[in-house]
Amino acid sequence: MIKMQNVSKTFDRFKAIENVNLSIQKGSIYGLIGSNGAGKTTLIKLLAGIYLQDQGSVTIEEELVFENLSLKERVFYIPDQPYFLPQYTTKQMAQFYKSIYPTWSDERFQTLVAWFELDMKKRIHTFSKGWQRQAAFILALSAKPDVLILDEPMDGLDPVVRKKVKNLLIQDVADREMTILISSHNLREIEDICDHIGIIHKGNLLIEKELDELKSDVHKVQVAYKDGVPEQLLSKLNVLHTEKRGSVFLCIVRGKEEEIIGQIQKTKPVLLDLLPLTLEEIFIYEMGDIGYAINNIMVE
Ligand SMILES: Nc1ncnc2c1ncn2[C@@H]1O[C@H](COP(=O)(O)OP(=O)(O)OP(=O)(O)O)[C@@H](O)[C@H]1O
Repeated sequence: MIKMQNVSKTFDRFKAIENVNLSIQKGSIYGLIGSNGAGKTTLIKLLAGIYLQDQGSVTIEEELVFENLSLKERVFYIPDQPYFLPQYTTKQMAQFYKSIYPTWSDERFQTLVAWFELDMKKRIHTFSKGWQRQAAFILALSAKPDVLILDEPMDGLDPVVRKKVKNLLIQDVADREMTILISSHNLREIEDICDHIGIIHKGNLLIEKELDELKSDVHKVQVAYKDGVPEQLLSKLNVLHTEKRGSVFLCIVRGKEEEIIGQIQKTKPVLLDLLPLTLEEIFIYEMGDIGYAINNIMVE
């Protein structure tokens, strides 16, 4: 378990992180979402042991992270701009990481290089941005860390590579309970991979939620009636939002799916459809009061 307790970090009197409490279960994929400047990179650097907090504690499996070398051998961090030693090829970087990570696997490295069709003998700085990121993923996954920390990992990757990377990450979580923290300014980009989401805004963690819990609790229903919407429809349901689209009435409702359907069927609609909700919609409707912050995060 990764834990931040009451953590604050200040730069020249500017509070970049303020009293953050966060917990990430082993084997989970945690999405840290926030707009530009929200504090994601600062929080990640605190978790990776690069920054020391001014207040509070940052632990992985109850060990303090900062200046903990043996713990760092189990944590791999890919920054928003992956770093490689100057003039190094992927093969040379592999040797470098092999000397740092006791869990490094040559076999995995060879498999991943072949899978991504990467030229491991070419100097990494000559690669395109997307290829550099792919090289960073190959190296990170070959190190087989217990904890993988990714800052804006999908930036610059095409959709096919994104899918490949997501599949690999999920596979490592399933096979050996790796824990992943992914930061992004775009909820949509990572919603299909995370099981927990934390939203950060102006240095504060506004909310931390399990996705299944969120998804099973809010539903989007589309209904239509012959003679207008009956009043009892709304009174019996916990409605978060309604919208009229021609003769069709759209509601976002909180509650159990079967109970909602049961209630609506009693009103004898001529049309009743349950539509999928995106994570973005769930956040907007569930957290009306902090919607202003969420809206910032919904970058097209
Ligand atoms: N080394 C630093 N010195 C001074 N201020 C900093 C430093 N690092 C971050 N900050 C400030 O802390 C705030 C949070 O920055 P951070 O990089 O953590 O945000 P972010 O959520 O990662 O943003 P982005 O999505 O734009 O990368 C910003 O206002 C930033 O200017």
